[in-house]
Amino acid sequence: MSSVDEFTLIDLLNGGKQTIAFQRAGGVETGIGDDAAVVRASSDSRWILTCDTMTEDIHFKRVTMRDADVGYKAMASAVSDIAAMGGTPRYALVALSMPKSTPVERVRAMYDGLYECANRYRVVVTGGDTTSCIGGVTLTVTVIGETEPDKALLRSAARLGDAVFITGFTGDSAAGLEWLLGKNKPSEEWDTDPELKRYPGLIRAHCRPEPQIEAGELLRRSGFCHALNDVSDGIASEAWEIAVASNIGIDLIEDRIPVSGELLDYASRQGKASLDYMLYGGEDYQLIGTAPAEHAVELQMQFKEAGLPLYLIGYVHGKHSGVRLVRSDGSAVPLAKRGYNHFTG
Ligand SMILES: Nc1ncnc2c1ncn2[C@@H]1O[C@H](COP(=O)(O)OP(=O)(O)OP(=O)(O)O)[C@@H](O)[C@H]1O
Ligand SMILES: Cc1ncc(C[n+]2csc(CCOP(=O)(O)O)c2C)c(N)n1
Ligand SMILES: [Mg+2]
Ligand SMILES: [Mg+2]
Ligand SMILES: [Mg+2]
Repeated sequence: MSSVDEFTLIDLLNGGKQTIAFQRAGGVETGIGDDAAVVRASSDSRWILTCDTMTEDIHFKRVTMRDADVGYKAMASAVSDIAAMGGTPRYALVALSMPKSTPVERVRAMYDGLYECANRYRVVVTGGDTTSCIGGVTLTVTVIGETEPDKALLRSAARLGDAVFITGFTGDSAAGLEWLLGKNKPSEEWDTDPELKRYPGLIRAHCRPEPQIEAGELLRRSGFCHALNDVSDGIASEAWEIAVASNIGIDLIEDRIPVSGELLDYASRQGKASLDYMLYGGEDYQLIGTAPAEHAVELQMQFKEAGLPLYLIGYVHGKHSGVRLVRSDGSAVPLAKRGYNHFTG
């Protein structure tokens, strides 16, 4: 596996001859390659299908998340892919694998968190599967959402002349993770550790991310949004996905990318650049997308009226040339397609 990165592996597994004829028929309007698939439900409705997995020691440890956070975030990260299509989440299936020795209280706490998130985003859990396993806990959440025909917001829809937007702060989750790993305190002891309370926003961003369903629905209804993606692997990686899928280039303007006060404080104390957490950290679950520049301010007004932020952070230009970062001095530097990748570190 060491010679194949995560995205190459997905292409490899799904590009074979046997996939072509049958798999691409049957009412599938958007197949593998976007945040979620879009399939025909009826003449006036489309289902949006997605699943995401959280695995112990890869996505969480006992020192980075409480059990209830694990359940909450497993649901939230899957719901986020529905937001990334501009859809409305409806149903979920939950697959749970855990060692035989797992205390029932631990599972109970995970499910409390999972249902807290499901209730908040109005998702009905309709089933799932449970197995034992060797090793840590794994939770896989499949979410089914809904949208109208031709309304799904795809990564491939960015156009020359679009502005690039983001719905909120990024980098906080990665900084929260680093802070918690550095402290290495069992999550049961967090409440009694006064030092851990220094960055509540960073911890919340990591443990209780907020999938941007309301923002995604607003983007869909506005009719202005072209491309959309959620930020699971860092802004750089997600902007690259839009650039490649849409065959365009993206310039991100460094000074326009919003940064939280806690991240600024944390990064400066670590002697690190906050931008590194924002561009390459991941697990933020904000939405990054594009809309025609002439409608961008109107879109921002609609967000303001709804009480939601929307930041304009760049623009789409010419032919495909990847993603660049425009620095304060006006220079543009190419951004590597770096971010979280399961098989390359
Ligand atoms: N094992 C697999 N078999 C078939 N399709 C897959 C598999 N893994 C991923 N995919 C598909 O590949 C595409 C990209 O998946 P990926 O997981 O990178 O997207 P994402 O869920 O938006 O990102 P993240 O998992 O980082 O949140 C999606 O359309 C997904 O359904
Ligand atoms: C203990 C621990 N170590 C590292 C990380 C960081 N991490 C794991 S998966 C991922 C990307 C999103 O996942 P996916 O692509 O599977 O949706 C990131 C940034 C973590 N959360 N916990
Ligand atoms: Mg996604
Ligand atoms: Mg995924
Ligand atoms: Mg990923």
